[in-house]
Amino acid sequence: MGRDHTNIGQLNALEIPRYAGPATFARLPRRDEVERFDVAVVGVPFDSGVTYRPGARFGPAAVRQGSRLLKPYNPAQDVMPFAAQQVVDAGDIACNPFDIGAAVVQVEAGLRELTADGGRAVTIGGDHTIALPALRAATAMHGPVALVHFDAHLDTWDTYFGEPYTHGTPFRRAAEEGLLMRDASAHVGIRGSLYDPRDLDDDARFGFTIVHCAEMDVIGPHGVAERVRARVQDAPVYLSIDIDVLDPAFAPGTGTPESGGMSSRELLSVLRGLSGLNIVGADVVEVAPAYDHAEITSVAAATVAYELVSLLAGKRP
Ligand SMILES: N=C(N)NCCCC(=O)O
Ligand SMILES: [Zn+2]
Ligand SMILES: [Zn+2]
Repeated sequence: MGRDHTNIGQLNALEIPRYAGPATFARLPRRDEVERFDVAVVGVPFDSGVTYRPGARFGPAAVRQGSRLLKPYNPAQDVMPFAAQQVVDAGDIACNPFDIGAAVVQVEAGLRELTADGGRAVTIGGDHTIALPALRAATAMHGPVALVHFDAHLDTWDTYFGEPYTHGTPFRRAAEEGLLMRDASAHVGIRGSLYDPRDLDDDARFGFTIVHCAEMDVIGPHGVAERVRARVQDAPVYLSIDIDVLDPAFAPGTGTPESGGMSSRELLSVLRGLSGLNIVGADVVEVAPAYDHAEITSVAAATVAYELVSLLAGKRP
């Protein structure tokens, strides 16, 4: 993991204050500034698949802004995520806002190119539509994966207004396409109203298990992490985190808010409980900064991305 090299980390915040300097994720180098990388944080500014409030196309820029305070050492995971591995900001994957099918193809191609040499991507959305091309790219490299999906919503609808590619449908497409290992995937944080009880039956048929948000009250974050670990075991894992898994109090800046969600502390605690899993890719999606206040949502999303990069680094070398 790049340990033969001296990895280039963040700008020194004692020389260039954190509100100054480039707008890369965590003030890390751009992809073109280093020879090679282990982990790329990459934006996908796309929100043409949303069913309610638009605006997640501005998510990548907001999450980069919300990442300026992140420091080199993550005590919660006892890891120096930017020293243990070369992490870069790979910019944004440009995609067509007027043709969802074309955008899905562009995102998959962009992520395949980015990860072709074995680097892993942490993708910043964008709406949840983009998890489908991200899963296609990850499985092209690693084969079918165990999906661990944090969200208020199942996102396993069939179509919406006749459209198969939306932010409510990526995981039904992924299951249909054989991208997911059978009986290894889980939704975490599910809550809120549904159109029909059959939505849950369909979802179970696709091989998901559900850790409902209300279970957090009973088993707590450590219990939730245990359930996820027992489900995925040593499978290659793709982590998809819809920021609306958080309660609107902790993530107001999102397109389809649902009351009664996790606190940011609970989500971070669950994620930290997933160390040691074989994570092959991840995303953080659905940050829509127009509805945010004081960067509440973008700071939470940036911290989630930091924990993901830390999970990819493993223990301190
Ligand atoms: N936020 C995501 N990914 N999906 C929301 C779909 C549910 C709805 O429109 O009510
Ligand atoms: Zn959602
Ligand atoms: Zn979602």
